Formats: sequence, C-alpha cells, structure tokens
Amino acid sequence: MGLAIIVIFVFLVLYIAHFYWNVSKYPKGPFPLPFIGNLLQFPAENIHVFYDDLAKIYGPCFTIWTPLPSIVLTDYEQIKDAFVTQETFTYRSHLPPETLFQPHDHTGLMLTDGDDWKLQRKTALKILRNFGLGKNLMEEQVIGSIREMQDQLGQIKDKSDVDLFWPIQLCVGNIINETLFGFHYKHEDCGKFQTFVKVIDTHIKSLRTRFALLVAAFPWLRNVPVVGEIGYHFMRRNIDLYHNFMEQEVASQIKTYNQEEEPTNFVHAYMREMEISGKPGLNPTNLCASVVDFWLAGMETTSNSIRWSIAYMMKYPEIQDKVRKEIQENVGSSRLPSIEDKPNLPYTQAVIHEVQRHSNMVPMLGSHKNIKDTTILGKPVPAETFIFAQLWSVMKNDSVFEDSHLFNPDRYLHSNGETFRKDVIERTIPFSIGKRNCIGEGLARMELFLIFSALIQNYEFVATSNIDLTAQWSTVLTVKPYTCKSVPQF
Ligand code: HEM
Repeated sequence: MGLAIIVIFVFLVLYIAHFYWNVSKYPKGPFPLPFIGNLLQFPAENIHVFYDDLAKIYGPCFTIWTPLPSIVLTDYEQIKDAFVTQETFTYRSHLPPETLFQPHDHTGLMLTDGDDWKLQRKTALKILRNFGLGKNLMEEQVIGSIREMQDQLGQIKDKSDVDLFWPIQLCVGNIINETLFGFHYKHEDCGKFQTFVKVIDTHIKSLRTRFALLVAAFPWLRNVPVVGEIGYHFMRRNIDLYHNFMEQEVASQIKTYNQEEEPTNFVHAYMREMEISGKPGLNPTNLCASVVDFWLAGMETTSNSIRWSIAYMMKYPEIQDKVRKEIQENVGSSRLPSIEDKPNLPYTQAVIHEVQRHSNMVPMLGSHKNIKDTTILGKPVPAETFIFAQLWSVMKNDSVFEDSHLFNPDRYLHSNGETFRKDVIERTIPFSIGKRNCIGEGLARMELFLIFSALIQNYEFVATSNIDLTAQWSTVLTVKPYTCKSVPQF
C-alpha cells in the first residue's frame, strides 16, 4: 500500500514537472493546470471573445491548453505568416469532434492532409473551375435556384409577416445540390431537405462544447457516461443520419453516370477524373467524403451570410434604399442581376463585404496543426501544436477598419464611390487566407452577390420588430430569427 502511494506520488510529481517543462516551450498564455489545462477558465459560450480578451494581455500569438497545447492567432500578420507562408500548418488535428464530420477519417477535403489532401483539393478545384468557365454552368445554376426562391416568396400570401429562413436555406441548398447532384428541390416538396438541414444545424451547435473539447483531449472519455454521450455519441448518432443520406444520393448519381456525356454535376465530373487519372486516391469513398464536406462547409455559412445581410438592410433602411437605387439604375427591373453587372454595382459589393466583416460569422477556423517545429513571427511553435486562427479578431480589431464597431459599407470605397480600397479588402478575410482557405470562395461570392442583389431588387424588407444584431454563438455566428414585411417592388 505504502509503495503504491509512493509510486503514484512520484508519477504525479514527474507528470507535473514534465507538464510545466512542456508549457515553457510555448508562447506565453494564461496559467494552465495539469490534466485540465485552461478548461475551467473557458466560458460556456463565445469562446472567441474570451480569446480576444486574452490577446489584449498576451499579444496576438498565445498558448491555451485545452488541455492539449493550442496556439491562438488573433491578428492578420500572424495568420498570414502561418497559413500563407508556411506549408506545415495545412495539417488537421484528426481528433473528435472534427473527425465526426466524416464516417472515415483521412477522407475528403477537410479532414485530409499531405498528398491525400492536395489530390482531393486539386481535383475539386478543377471541377469547380470547369463549371465556372465556358457556358458558366454555375451562374445558371445559381440563377435557377434564385427563380425557385422568387416563386416561393411570391406565393406567400401574408407579406406583412414573412420568415425568410426556409426560402434562403432552400435557395442556397439547391445551388449546392445542383452543383453536386444535378437536381434541385421544389419548395412544395422539400421535407427530406429540411430534415438534413436540421441534422447539420444540431451538429454545428454541438461542436464547441466543453465536453467535446474534453473528449478530443482524452478519447477514452467517450466511454464515460454523460461526458461521452454529450461530447461524442450524441453527435455521432446525429451526423450518421446525414452520412447515410449523402451516401444514398451519391450512389444514385453513380448509377446515372454516362461516359459519353460531358459531366454537369460534381459526382459525374469526379467519376470522369477517376477514369482519366487512374489515381487510387480518387475513389468512391473520397468522392462521397468530398460531397459531405461541400454540404457541411457550404450551406450554413452561405445561407447565414444572406440572412445576416437582410437583417442589416432592415436595421439600416437608408443603406437598403441606396443598394436598390444602384441596382435599378444599372440593371433595371426586367431581368435578374448577373455577374456581368458586378463592376457596375460597387456599392452593392461594398455592402456585401461589410456584412461579412461586421457579422464576422466564422469566428475561428477549424483546428490546424503543424507537423514540424517552427516559429510564427519569431514565436516558437513545437510540432503537433493545434492552431486556432481567429478571423473574428482580425476583422474587429485591425487598424485598417476605422471605427470597426460601426456598420459602414463606405469604408470599402474610395471617395469617388466607384473604386475599392485594396488595403481594406485585403484584411477582410471571411474565407480565410493561404493554402487551406475556402475552396468554395468563388461560388460563395457569386451566390452572395446574385442572391442578395436579386432580393433587394425585387423586395423592400421592412422590420416588423426590433432587429437585434447580437449574434447567436455556435461554430458559425448566426443572426437571431426574425420576420419581416416584404414589399414587392414591381
Ligand atoms: C459565405 C460563405 C462561406 C464562408 C464564409 C466560408 C468560409 C470558410 C473558411 C473560413 C474556411 C477555412 C477553414 C479552415 O481553414 O479550417 C473554409 C473552408 C472550406 N470551405 Fe468554405 N466558406 C463559405 C462557403 C463555402 C461553399 C459555398 C463551399 C462549397 C460549396 C465551401 C467549401 C469549403 C471547403 C470544402 C473547405 C475546406 C477546405 C480545405 O480544408 O482545404 N465553403 N470555408
């Protein structure tokens, strides 16, 4: 008995000594405790605000123990040095809850790294580029989905109390669905779509809880009641519903693939790439995983951005009027705005930038990891450290955004109201920067422009109650639910 106590005591002393020796190798941050790191200091919500406050004490590159060593980056120069300049930070954590995104780790785009990731990313980018070139399939698909949304909005009888949630969600979902599978849901018959939107929503909300962080640090906690259930099993069961659904959709598209025809959806185009390249990494498992990634990464982000933009327009009706005036003068009312109109609508573009900056919707990125010892602007980063890059802090604190708390689209334009301020655009980074930035950025920018300008062209949106722009916290910062009066313009 006495010996056992001595052994445990020695083990604890050695563990604690090793822990603090390890702590000394990282950039300074709040004092961590052995076993639990800084977890007790974590707020239940708004972790990005907690990190932002810590940056005021420890600077823009500090360590937080979750209880795994994680470096938080809160300003542009640090993020640029890590993600643009260095390749080593393109690696992922490969820990839950992020691994739950896929039925199999190391598949698809978001959860792969090294050569596997390069192959998937290169293939997906090639397909998306091909869709955006030539007859511009992508723009056609976006406009087709906008028409479906217009139809849905037009059929709403009581225009004094309109909830835009599902029309926007379906429009964005249909664009991804068209791109991936080549068909879209009719608004009168979209029960299946609504079910998996709810599954994704639940998953995104459960990603950043303390229990999820604990299970990431100590995977054996999955077997402990309550912690394991909330931090792992509940999420696994929920997201499996969605994986099954995606597998079925991909399987039915694979059946319709015809080698003789030019591919018009992602599944067919990927199959074509499988045939042409013969690379073993291009296979049905990675195809399915890439499709899962596109849905997860592309839907909530884009639909939320559009919901935010209408909320801002209701809060600032004079800005909404100015956007509509610009659209009416340059596009008119007989057709929907197109990408060709973009250069003639600088104010509309400035508003979209400012909504993305001010709503600051993706507060911090999914975890990145470096596989080699390195430095970030002189600060040591040992291999296998997790990196949390806070885009939120950049777009709130960077000195280029004067009076950053104000919603002011004019900050993007020179005094002539026509040309853009490159210095301000450069630091507006909602899609992140560098080697692992958003692969859907081009599509997302097209969607934001075409959907937002079509909505403002066709309706005046008037708040029916106070518009509260305080965000709801989850992996993506969402706007509080609102309803509005939608006044048709023609
Ligand atoms: C307003 C809309 C969007 C925003 C703000 C956004 C933002 C981001 C950000 C910040 C990242 C980097 C994540 C990281 O480094 O961990 C990212 C990655 C990604 N995004 Fe987007 N995104 C949007 C729309 C889309 C769309 C429409 C798609 C595809 C249809 C998409 C697909 C992806 C994928 C697959 C990745 C992972 C890339 C990789 O790991 O190499 N996103 N997105």
